Amino acid sequence: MALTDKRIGFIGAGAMGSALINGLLKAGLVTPDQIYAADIHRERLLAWQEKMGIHACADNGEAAAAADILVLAVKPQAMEEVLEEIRERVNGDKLIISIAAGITTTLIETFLPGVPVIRAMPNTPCLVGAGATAMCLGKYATTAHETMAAAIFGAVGTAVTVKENLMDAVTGLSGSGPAYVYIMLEALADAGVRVGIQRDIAMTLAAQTMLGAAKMVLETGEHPGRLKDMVTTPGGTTTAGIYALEEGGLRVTLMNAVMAATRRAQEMSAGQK
Ligand SMILES: NC(=O)C1=CN([C@@H]2O[C@H](COP(=O)(O)OP(=O)(O)OC[C@H]3O[C@@H](n4cnc5c(N)ncnc54)[C@H](O)[C@@H]3O)[C@@H](O)[C@H]2O)C=CC1
Ligand SMILES: O=C(O)[C@@H]1CCC=N1
Repeated sequence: MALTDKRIGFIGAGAMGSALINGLLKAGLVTPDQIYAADIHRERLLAWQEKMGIHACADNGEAAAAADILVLAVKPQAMEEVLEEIRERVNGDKLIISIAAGITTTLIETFLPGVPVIRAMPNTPCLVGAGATAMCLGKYATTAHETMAAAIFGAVGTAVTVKENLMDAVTGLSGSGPAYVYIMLEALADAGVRVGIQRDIAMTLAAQTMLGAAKMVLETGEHPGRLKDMVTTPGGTTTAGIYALEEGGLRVTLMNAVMAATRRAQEMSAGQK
C-alpha cells in the first residue's frame, strides 16, 4: 500500500523508533520529508535530522499535530505522560500506533477517546528489513487502519495480526526474541573459538548458520524436527552435539525465557512498573 501522501510521526527515536525510521527509509516506503520525529534527547534527534533529512520536531505535540500516522515508541513508563501531552493534538482522523510493551489499546483510548489505535510489537531486525511484528486493533481501528499498519511493518519484515490477549505472549517470543538469539550466537562463536577457529570467521559461520536454518524453515515449510533429522547422520557428529544440548536443557531453558518475558509483559499490562 502506498503511503506517499501520509506523514508519519514518531514520539521516541531510541533503539526501536530509530530502527523503524531507518528500516522504512531503506525500504523506500516513505521519503525523509514524510517523517516527523520528537524525542527528549534533542541532540541525537538534531543529528538524525542533519544525517537523514527527517523533520526534528520541537516537542511531542508538534509531532502529533503534524502526523497522519503517529508511532508511539517511548518506554512504557513514559507513555501516560506522553498521552497526556498529545491528547489535545490528536483526533479521530489520525492513526495511533503504539509499540510499547504492556500498554493496552484500552489505556490509550482512555486518554484519546474515539481515536483509532493499533498496538504493535515489532523487533529490532526491522532495521535490516527482517523484523517480525504482531499487531492488534483497538476499538476504533478499521481494516483500512490495519492495512496502513501492515504496510509499515510489512515494509520492514513480516507482519501478522493477532487478538490483543496474545500481545504479551508475542512480546515474550518475537519482541524480546532477538536478544535470546544474540546470546546463542555469541555462545556459538565463543565455542568456535574454543575449538580453534578465528573469532571473525567463527561469528560469520555461526550467524550464517542461524540465518540459513531459519530460512529453511520459512521457505520450505518443513517441520524443524524433520530438517534437524536431515542434518543428523547416524553415529555422526550432529547426534553427539544434540545429546549435549539436551543434557544442558536448551529446549526448556528457551521455553522458560519466553514464559518469563511473557509474565513480565503481563505484569506491565497490569500496571506494575
Ligand atoms: N528495543 C526493542 O527491541 C523493542 C522495544 N519495544 C518498545 O519500544 C519502546 C521503546 O523502546 P526502546 O526503543 O528500546 O527504548 P529507548 O530507551 O532506546 O528509546 C526510547 C526513546 O524515547 C525517548 N523518550 C523518553 N521519554 C520521552 C518523552 N517523554 N517524550 C519523547 N521522547 C521520550 C528517549 O530519549 C529515547 O530516545 C518501548 O515501549 C518498548 O517496550 C517494542 C519492541 C521491541
Ligand atoms: O525489553 C523490553 O521490554 C522491550 C519489549 C520487547 C523488546 N524489548
